[in-house]
Amino acid sequence: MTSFPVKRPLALDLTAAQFAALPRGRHAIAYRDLFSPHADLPTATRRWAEEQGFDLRALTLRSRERGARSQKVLFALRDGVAVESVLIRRHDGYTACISSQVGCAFACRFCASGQAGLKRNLSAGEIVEQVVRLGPRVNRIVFMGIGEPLNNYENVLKAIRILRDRQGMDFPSSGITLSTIGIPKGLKALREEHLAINLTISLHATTDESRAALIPGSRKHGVAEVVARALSWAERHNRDVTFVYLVLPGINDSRADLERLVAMFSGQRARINLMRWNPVAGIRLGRTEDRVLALFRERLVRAGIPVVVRDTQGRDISAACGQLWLRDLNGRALAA
Ligand SMILES: C[S@@+](CC[C@H](N)C(=O)[O-])C[C@H]1O[C@@H](n2cnc3c(N)ncnc32)[C@H](O)[C@@H]1O
Ligand code: SF4
Repeated sequence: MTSFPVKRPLALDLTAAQFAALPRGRHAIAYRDLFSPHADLPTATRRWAEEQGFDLRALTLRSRERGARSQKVLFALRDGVAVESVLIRRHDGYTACISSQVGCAFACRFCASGQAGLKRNLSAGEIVEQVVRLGPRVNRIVFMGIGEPLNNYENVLKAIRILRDRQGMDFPSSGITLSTIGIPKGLKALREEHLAINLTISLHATTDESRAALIPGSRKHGVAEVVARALSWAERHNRDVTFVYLVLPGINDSRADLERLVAMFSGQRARINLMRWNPVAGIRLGRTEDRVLALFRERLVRAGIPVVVRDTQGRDISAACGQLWLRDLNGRALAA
């Protein structure tokens, strides 16, 4: 039987205010010391953690797979499951693609991450730690790993606040992108936050019927409501919102779908990312034809809607969008 370490509170779950409220003790350290690169955590920080009864880290690196421009990292959690995160090299820095939950409740037909359902939420500290562990060169963060960030609203928002705190990592909000299927209640709350992050909505359908078939967990959320809530966020924050549309042959790639997209987004604060499906073991979906992508792109351009055809990095090591699995400690993918 595997035994797991007794869990103590995680220091990375502390906001700067919570940290400041702790008794000073003999080993006083600065808030930013909590975020030191993992390999050389200073002795003073380790002594502080002992004295205060905190764990400095909750993730154990189980494996690292290197591809042409990305690395996929498997992190074991303290309760026997493991989540994947991805580090992607760009020409001007590195992007950390991080997970927000242990599994996902939404069971999207095209995605690996929801195949085993939702086990639990990640804590704010576990989210922050993925960024810390992916290294100091990270200058962009995308919530595009495992899980639905708005289904773990409190912890995700707390993690963003910790990452941004000037006294800690001081990560710029403009470098943070939250990707969501668009839970209306979460979008309503996000609209009221004073946070200049980027928002991406995984739309993938233009009718309630086809969206419910693709994203069974979002059956209750109508397309019109999701789009309206996202555009209201854009209006309030005076920035564009990106809608991602995975073009799936025979499912959402008809002329009528295209015209509905045009009607929905003409003249709005919206951009569209057209995407190809990244293959996932055990899921049978057709290959998106370049011809169809080009047709969608041209029509949207003609309608004056900003559009790009996006390919996600990391396919060579199965680390692209939707290819991350919840795993056991030996790296075996978990499915329902
Ligand atoms: C894995 S999700 C995580 C964030 C959030 N749950 C969401 O759905 O936006 C990140 C992005 O990957 C997309 N995605 C999922 N499976 C995919 C696949 N097999 N190929 C391409 N994109 C995929 C999602 O639609 C979403 O835009
Ligand atoms: S695409 Fe996003 S919401 Fe859907 S199963 Fe994957 S992680 Fe969950």
